[in-house]
Amino acid sequence: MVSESVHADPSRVGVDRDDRSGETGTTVLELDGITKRYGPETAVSDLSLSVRDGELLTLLGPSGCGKTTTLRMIAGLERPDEGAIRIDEDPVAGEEFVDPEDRDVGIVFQNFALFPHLTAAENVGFGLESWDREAREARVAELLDLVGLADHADSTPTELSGGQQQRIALARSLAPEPEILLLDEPFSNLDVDLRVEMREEVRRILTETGVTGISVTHDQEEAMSISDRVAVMSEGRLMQVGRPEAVFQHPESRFVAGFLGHASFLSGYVTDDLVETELGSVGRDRIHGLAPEYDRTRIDVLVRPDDVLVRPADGETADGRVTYRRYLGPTVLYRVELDDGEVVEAMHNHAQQVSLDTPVTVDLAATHELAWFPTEDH
Ligand SMILES: Nc1ncnc2c1ncn2[C@@H]1O[C@H](COP(=O)(O)OP(=O)(O)OP(=O)(O)O)[C@@H](O)[C@H]1O
Repeated sequence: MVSESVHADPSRVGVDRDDRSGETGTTVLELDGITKRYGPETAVSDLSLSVRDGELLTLLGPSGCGKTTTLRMIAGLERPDEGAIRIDEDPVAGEEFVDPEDRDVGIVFQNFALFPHLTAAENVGFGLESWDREAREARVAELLDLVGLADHADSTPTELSGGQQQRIALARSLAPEPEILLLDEPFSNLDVDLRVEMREEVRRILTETGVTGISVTHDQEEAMSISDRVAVMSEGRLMQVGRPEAVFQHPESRFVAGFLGHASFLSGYVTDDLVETELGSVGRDRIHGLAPEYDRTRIDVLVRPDDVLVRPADGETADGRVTYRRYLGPTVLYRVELDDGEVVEAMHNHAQQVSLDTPVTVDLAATHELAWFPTEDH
């Protein structure tokens, strides 16, 4: 068993240490140590997170990790047992409680929740009863235009496709000009092609309106493709938050490394200048944030499939053997068992096919800094 420990300072877990974008922005939403229990079960545990004006932040994690509960606490549909929530520095949960309708927060539900007996335009205008008629009509027209459905104003939800229903749900939530828009698994009811199209649409619409978005998904590709930052959760806890590239390339825990994509761990010995692995040496300066205390110890280097190249050994001494091969369309995923028993995965395009059981030479091809974890016995 290898350690699951986080080698960064634990007090900094969740802090955006890799966010070098410099875009700090104003904080719109602050979750301050929130905990939510259901009977003996803790759904969300001491979660702290700041969301910046205009960004799209996605809560990402496996089923049951507390994403929806967190979203529902932000919306005011659940009350935290501990901690506080502030919107624009004003407390909305904690010692005080502000009702959902008074929070300046819109929500798009997974099933869109459109009113079936109302037209698209009436659905969009639903939250605007207090507006005068002219302003309401103008706002509805503006929103229908924004989501590209101006010519479907009179259609009822059953006359709309899944993607169109989602656009109307989005327009309805945005109509009252919320400061924050919450999206609960927004694409899970759409088929694969539409999902990709709609996530681009949601991204565009949030960018155009400048509304701050908080989305929930268990789909890491979806989260990474549209979010400014992702917040990875596990068992009610926030594991890490940062830009998608930063979290992917510099995960602070093995859980995050594995949840965001295929992850192999290659044992390496740290010398003065190098980290020596079964697949050759890597310059020490290519290992992200390797502290001097790890001199002359073993560490586990994280390698992703696209960091690894395999080719038939062809007379050279083989490093290992292909034990698994999966055709994925544009790419092929290989699993290679190295001579010392370690397993690494490699992803290649069609041109470099290698068949099962082939003895192979394996090279590390990464040009970026590699992440690492202490071994258990450090
Ligand atoms: N109303 C409730 N009553 C009791 N337990 C609940 C309730 N809502 C959520 N839970 C529990 O809290 C934990 C977190 O649930 P939550 O729905 O927030 O997770 P999630 O990450 O959104 O999962 P999923 O992706 O499956 O929707 C789960 O173990 C769930 O069973």
